[in-house]
Parts: sequence; structure tokens; C-alpha cells
Amino acid sequence: MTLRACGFIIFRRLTQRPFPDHVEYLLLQTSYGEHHWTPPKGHVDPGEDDLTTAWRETQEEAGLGEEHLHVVDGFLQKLHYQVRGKDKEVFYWLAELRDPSIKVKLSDEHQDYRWAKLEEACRLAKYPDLQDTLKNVQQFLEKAEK
Ligand SMILES: Nc1nc2c(ncn2[C@@H]2O[C@H](COP(=O)(O)OP(=O)(O)OP(=O)(O)OP(=O)(O)OC[C@H]3O[C@@H](n4cnc5c(=O)[nH]c(N)nc54)[C@H](O)[C@@H]3O)[C@@H](O)[C@H]2O)c(=O)[nH]1
Repeated sequence: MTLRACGFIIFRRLTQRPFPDHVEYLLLQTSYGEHHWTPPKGHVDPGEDDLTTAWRETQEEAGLGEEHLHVVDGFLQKLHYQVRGKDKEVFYWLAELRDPSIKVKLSDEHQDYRWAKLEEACRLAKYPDLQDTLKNVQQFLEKAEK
């Protein structure tokens, strides 16, 4: 059976910087395993709606909820990879932090977080499919700002 996880690519805009350097992406570093960096996401519970999972996991892992985030319409990315021999699908929606000064609150699942510009975010993300997702977001936002 395919594992299913959902989450948000979260970004913030720092208006004092020129485009496109003002966009920063949130990545969390796991406190287990390979200590990989990932956007907030997690497994869909039985009977749970995908978007509900994305909100629940984002609240649990980053302390961010609907009062802190604005979901950007028109973006949904699906990743498909294998974890310990099992297929896994991950769905990412896109959300902007309403107030760039809001602090992230980590759970025990993560040991660090970073707001990173595209280049650093891609370096941290290390997986080509996640890097492509971040690049797609950047292009999507650039188009929207033109
Ligand atoms: N002690 C321990 N405990 C673990 C471990 N593992 C899990 N736990 C427990 O599970 C709970 C988390 O549960 P949720 O929050 O509900 O789920 P997720 O958020 O889905 O979290 P996961 O970490 O399970 O899933 P991924 O992030 O998908 O990483 C799995 C593997 O996939 C690769 N990988 C990651 N991202 C990408 C990508 O974008 N692209 C590609 N191509 N590959 C990617 C990478 O190789 C990575 O090693 C934790 O609380 C722990 O209790 C572990 O190794 N040791």
C-alpha cells in the first residue's frame, strides 16, 4: 500500500529586499534518522481529509495554523518516492506566512528550522524532486508578481 503524506511549502516575503531575494522558504530538520530537511508534512490518518492532514501536521511541527498562514490558490505539487522499499506520495500545498516576524515552534520531531532563499533551500532539501518543487514555487510566485 502506498504511504500518503500531506503538508505545506511555506514561504514568507521580506518586503525590504528586492525581488526575488525577498522570498524565503521554511524547512525543518528532523531530529531522527538522516536529519533531513523537509517542509512541514506528515502521514494522513485513516479517514482524514488531505488538507486537514496538512494543517494538523503544520500546527504540530511548526506551531503555525490558519491564523498565521494564507493558502495560495492554484498550486499543488505531488511527489512520489520510496521509503524503506514502500511507495510514498506527498502532496504539498503552498502557503504564505501572513506576518514574517511570527516565530516557528518546533516539536520533538525536529531539531532545527531555517528560513532559506531558494538556493540555500535547494541545498538543504537535497532531493531533486523537492528541489524541483521549490523551483516551481519560485517560478509560480515570480509569474504572479509580474
Ligand atoms: N527514530 C526514527 N523515527 C522515524 C524515522 N523515520 C520516521 N520516523 C518517525 O516518523 C515520524 C514522522 O511521522 P510523520 O510526521 O507523520 O511523517 P513524515 O513527515 O512523512 O515523516 P518521515 O520522516 O517518516 O518521512 P519523510 O520526510 O518522507 O522521510 C523518509 C525518508 O524519505 C526520504 N525523503 C524525505 N523527503 C524526501 C523528498 O522530498 N524527496 C525524496 N525523493 N525523498 C525524500 C529520506 O530518505 C527520508 O529518510 C517521526 O516522529 C518519527 O517518530 C527514522 O528513521 N528514525
